[in-house]
Amino acid sequence: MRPSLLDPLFASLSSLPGIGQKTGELYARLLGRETLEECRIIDLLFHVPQGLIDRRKQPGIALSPAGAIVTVTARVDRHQPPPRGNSSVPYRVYLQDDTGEMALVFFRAKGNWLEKMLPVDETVMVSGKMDWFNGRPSMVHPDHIARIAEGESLPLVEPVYGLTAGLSPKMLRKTIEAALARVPDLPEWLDPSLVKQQEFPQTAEALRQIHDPQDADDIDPQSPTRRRLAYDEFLAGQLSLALVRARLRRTPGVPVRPTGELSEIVVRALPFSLTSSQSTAIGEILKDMSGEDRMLRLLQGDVGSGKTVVALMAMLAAVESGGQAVLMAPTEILARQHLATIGPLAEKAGIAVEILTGRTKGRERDEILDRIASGEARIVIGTHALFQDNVNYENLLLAVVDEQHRFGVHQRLRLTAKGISPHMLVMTATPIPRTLVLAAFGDMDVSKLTEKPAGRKPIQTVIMPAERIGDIVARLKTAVSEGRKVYWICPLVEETEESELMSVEERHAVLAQTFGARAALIHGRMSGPEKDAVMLDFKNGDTRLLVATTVIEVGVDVPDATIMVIEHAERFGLAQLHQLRGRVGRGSEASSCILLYKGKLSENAQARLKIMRETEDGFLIAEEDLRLRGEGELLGTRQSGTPGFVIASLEAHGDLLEIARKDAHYLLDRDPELNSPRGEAIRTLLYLFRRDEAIRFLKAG
Ligand SMILES: Nc1ncnc2c1ncn2[C@@H]1O[C@H](COP(=O)(O)OP(=O)(O)OP(=O)(O)O)[C@@H](O)[C@H]1O
Repeated sequence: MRPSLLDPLFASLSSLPGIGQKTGELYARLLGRETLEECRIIDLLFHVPQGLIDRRKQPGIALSPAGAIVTVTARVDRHQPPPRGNSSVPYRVYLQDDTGEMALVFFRAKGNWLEKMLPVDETVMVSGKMDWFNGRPSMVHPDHIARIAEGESLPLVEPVYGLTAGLSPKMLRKTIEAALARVPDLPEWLDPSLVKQQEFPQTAEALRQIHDPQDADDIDPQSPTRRRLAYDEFLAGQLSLALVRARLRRTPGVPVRPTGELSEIVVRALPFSLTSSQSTAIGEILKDMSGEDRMLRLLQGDVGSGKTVVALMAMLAAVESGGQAVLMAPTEILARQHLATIGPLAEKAGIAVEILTGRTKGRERDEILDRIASGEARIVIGTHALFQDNVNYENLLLAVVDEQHRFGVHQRLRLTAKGISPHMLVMTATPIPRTLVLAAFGDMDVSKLTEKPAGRKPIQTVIMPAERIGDIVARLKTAVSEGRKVYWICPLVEETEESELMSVEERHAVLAQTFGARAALIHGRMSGPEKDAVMLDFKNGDTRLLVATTVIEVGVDVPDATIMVIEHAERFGLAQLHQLRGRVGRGSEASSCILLYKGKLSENAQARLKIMRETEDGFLIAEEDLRLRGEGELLGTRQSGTPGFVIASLEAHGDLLEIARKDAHYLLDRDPELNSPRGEAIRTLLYLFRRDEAIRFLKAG
């Protein structure tokens, strides 16, 4: 049971003032949740500022740098409404200060509102991103406007948060303030000497401080506030991993003794022979599964190295031994893709494969749940829906988690918490360093797929300035008419504050002029069935050019797609480029990858693109990436640091991880059931960081 003192933090975000259906959707998107119902107040509090605006210094209009968030105090000189009946022209309001003049630009704005907010001759304070165009400064839709004459002002220091289109900094700030008011006093769960040595604030205080930075030091990952929360998070993570391991040790596994009948049929049906890496990995997995101890193994393989077949063989072993196996994918697209690959192969061996995702509803869902409970369903593929409370397995022997860096520890815990603790195989794509494995997975055994299937031709990678798009399109036209398939990757779904980024929709519209209906579009804001339909058309060849955001980054497998264009390649991290490029070069045809860049490349961006051109070796790329960018980037999660963690980042807080690991062991050695007073407080910590599934691993739980 969750300690009642945390109730206010786990209340729905919708209980805060001003959050209706519409804003709720924005918050769900911001926090990466499907619906508002899934957003808790604590989730918002863990959405921490990435920077701060310091209004204590205001350089004036003419000295405000392009692209920077600036604050200007100036006099309203004149309004320039758009010509009547022409709503495509923006409404402009001109401001002047001692240094010069600038325009505030409003699209589809209401004139009355602007006249009220920005009366001529009045002095106002505005804040927003400064653009310079042809030597003239302007600000499109300022984030804030304050009328000095009305006694309004802007805070002199303001935190800057990651936003989503439609959510203004002001709205977010207000909601966070309301959320902060709900933070209760929390017990101290850390050892007093550590608190003293590290100069940690209390957790509740740290939550308040992190949202109220006073200067750049407070934003720094090394600030005591951030280090405190990072430590809490690492400790919660390490405790959960340790609790799982303790539980695994307590309950012996069910040895899996495969007969080999099914896997033989499938191996014979494969259109290729297994690589020796694949065979070795399968051998290691079967050996683990045949023992009394539960398997807890990580399968690491570079892009396109053929992890799926390995997983299938492990699942067949579980089935042969009279049990069930599940495969959990991080996204709906990937779950369906696994079904498409695995389904027909398993069918050859007479096994029907079921799929269960958030989208499976109503009668269909009930029937599938029945078949899972009765054991009729032997292999089930799905998303995290596989482990919801109402899913009961007859005899689950193996769970394969296709992690792709999207899950955290607690999804795996949830799975084991179903009381069944099956053998577990976790698959990850990019090779990751040992420390990261430790943080995210604990002490797991590792199998690696080090070679690619035979017959793969190297991917030819070229780097080109975006100005050459015309040539590229002409070349693609020929390629498409010869029947080839192309991915075209754009960085963002729609124009946001980073307006210079080409939106995927716009790019699709442009390419459709050349490719007509053969050009398709896919992005993360489309519904699941829409995405499936688009992928299917592309797979079948009904469309040949797929304009996409990074939704296709992980795991998408269309072996006859052979060309990839990546726009703004300079903005992607190496790991992400490698993952994206891994979508081509998956068949026997030669493939190519065109990395387009815009503007002058920074030294670091040049180095990244050069590495991409020189090698396809994921292990090497991972090392280089680590050198250039640090671990957060290695996993393709640019701002959010280490996957599975909201505040902690290995790059910044690696020293704390080791302390947390020892602390967790020390704690559990002395108080394995967390019954002491400190143990009680530790339970609160686990709940706070949503590692509460781990509590079920306590004997009493
Ligand atoms: N031994 C093999 N020989 C030839 N082709 C293979 C072999 N094993 C797998 N493949 C094919 O290679 C492609 C990639 O396999 P798979 O989708 O399992 O890769 P992956 O390891 O999951 O990579 P990613 O992480 O990039 O998705 C598939 O089309 C698969 O059918």
